[in-house]
Amino acid sequence: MEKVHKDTLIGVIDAGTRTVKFCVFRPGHTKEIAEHTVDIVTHTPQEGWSEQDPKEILSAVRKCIDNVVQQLGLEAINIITLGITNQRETTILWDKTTGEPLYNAIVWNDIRTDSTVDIILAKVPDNNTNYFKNICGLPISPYFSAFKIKWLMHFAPQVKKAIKAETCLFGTVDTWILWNLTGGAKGGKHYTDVTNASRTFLMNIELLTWDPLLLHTFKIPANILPEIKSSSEIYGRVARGFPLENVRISSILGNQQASLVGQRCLKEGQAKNTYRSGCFLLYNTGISKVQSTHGLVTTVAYKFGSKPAVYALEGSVAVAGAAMKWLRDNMGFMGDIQKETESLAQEVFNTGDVYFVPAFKGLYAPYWRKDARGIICGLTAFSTKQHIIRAALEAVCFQTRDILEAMNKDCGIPLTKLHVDGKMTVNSLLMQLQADISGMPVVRAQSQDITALGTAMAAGAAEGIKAWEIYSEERELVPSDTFLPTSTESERDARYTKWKMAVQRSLGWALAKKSSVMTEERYKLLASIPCGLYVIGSFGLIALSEYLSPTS
Ligand SMILES: Nc1ncnc2c1ncn2[C@@H]1O[C@H](COP(=O)(O)OP(=O)(O)O)[C@@H](O)[C@H]1O
Ligand SMILES: O=P(O)(O)OC[C@H](O)CO
Repeated sequence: MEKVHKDTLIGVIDAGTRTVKFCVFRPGHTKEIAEHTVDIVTHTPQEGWSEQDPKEILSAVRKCIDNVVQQLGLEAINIITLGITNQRETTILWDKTTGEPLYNAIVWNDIRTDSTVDIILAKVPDNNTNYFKNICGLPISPYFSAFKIKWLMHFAPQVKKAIKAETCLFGTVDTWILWNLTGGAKGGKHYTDVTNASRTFLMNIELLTWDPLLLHTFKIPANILPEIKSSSEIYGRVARGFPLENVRISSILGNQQASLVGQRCLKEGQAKNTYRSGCFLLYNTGISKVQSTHGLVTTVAYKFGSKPAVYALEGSVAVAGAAMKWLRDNMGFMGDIQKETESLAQEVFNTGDVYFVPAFKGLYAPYWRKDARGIICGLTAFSTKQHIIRAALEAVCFQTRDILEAMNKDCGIPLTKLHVDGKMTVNSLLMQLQADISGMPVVRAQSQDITALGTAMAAGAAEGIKAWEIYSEERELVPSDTFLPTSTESERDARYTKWKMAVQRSLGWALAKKSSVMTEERYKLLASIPCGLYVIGSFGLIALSEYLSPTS
């Protein structure tokens, strides 16, 4: 192990979907010594849309760093390098001369690009969703950045204008932060790393360069794209005007890949599952790219400097912890997710045969069905909110089992245990349900900050700090506890069959024409109609209702 100065510190900016965080690690330790988190607002201007203000993300970064620097006092001077980890696919376009965003960030789980997807699908033989998979590793889906860029190019006039003037830049959240931190309009570095680039639908997964055929298909000009770099190298220094001025920035990793590194899944055949807003299972396939035939995506796991890229198979689940948020915010089932989810779900012995498929924005892996929508089925007069909360937790576990089944088929060698991390894993009931539903031991990382840890490890590696034994492939270094299955195989399979039935019922929903039910707006509109008109017969009401239908 290389000798590290005992005072050396590494900072990590973790820009997730819900929060931005800055934390600081001492090399060799798995727990951060200081951290600060700021929530990010997500705007939903229309159903299915999901936007964030890029400037709010930046100011959150600044606030978090300022706060941690204050916490550390004089010790802050020992932060010698920074890493960036981020929500992936989220798309930002900005003007390079002014630094101003041209539109809000379109978040990864936004589904406004459904029709863009249909346009691309119409161009490929047999509407084959997997047509470009051998180039970029991904299925055609609104999830990936290229569809969002195309939508912006089509619908945002300011984007069109900037592209014409050649002042438009594209970036995922890592690039936006790096460009601004390193000087913005005054010489900011326009880079991304291979892990983030592999989620855009524009990178050739073999060559690790932007792919001309894909750029042509989407009509995206190459001059808006950042340069693709490795995940661990020195990209530049923090510019004047930002806290930690002059500190080097030495790692960039998409947050799911970062937790793969943090969990030390550095050897072929090792896998981890991270439970946050979404849930993402990554399986390290080494330097070979495995093409899934069962609905998984091929992605870059990491690339350290000039070493060869390491690949992963990924099973992405769009809604995991986000379902708890929905139960709290939209259903009012609880006040505090962290304090109440587990205890409420424990109040019942099982879900009472209730199944909840949280396909709010379609289903990702292994289904890739943008026409699916959420469904709660099996309700009886006996069902309570406790049953539904428990079913929401089980949904996370069943979706993980869907991914595990696909992974076993693709890789041939079944996983024997599941390494997990992420904020949701503090929920011990969820961990036990996962063990019971998947039939394998669930090994929970004790530190929730595995994502940031992986990013710190990569930054350290670029600086020659190998204090975490990053190349040792020794997983036992991650402190953990284990949940063992208590179910029988036949119990597991019976319940899983029922889950599959529920999934079937969720499919195709968005294809059906929206029914003209009474919405709040239409109720108000009808209520404002003069009294006499109420006597119009039911036929008249139906016609009026049809006229006011959002799809008409
Ligand atoms: N004890 C808990 N039980 C179940 N879900 C939880 C619990 N604590 C947090 N969550 C969920 O986990 C997710 C945590 O996400 P977080 O890591 O903060 O952000 P993000 O994934 O958006 O970057 C939230 O969606 C929240 O609903
Ligand atoms: O911010 P998270 O943890 O929800 O992660 C989001 C993923 O990176 C989306 O692909």
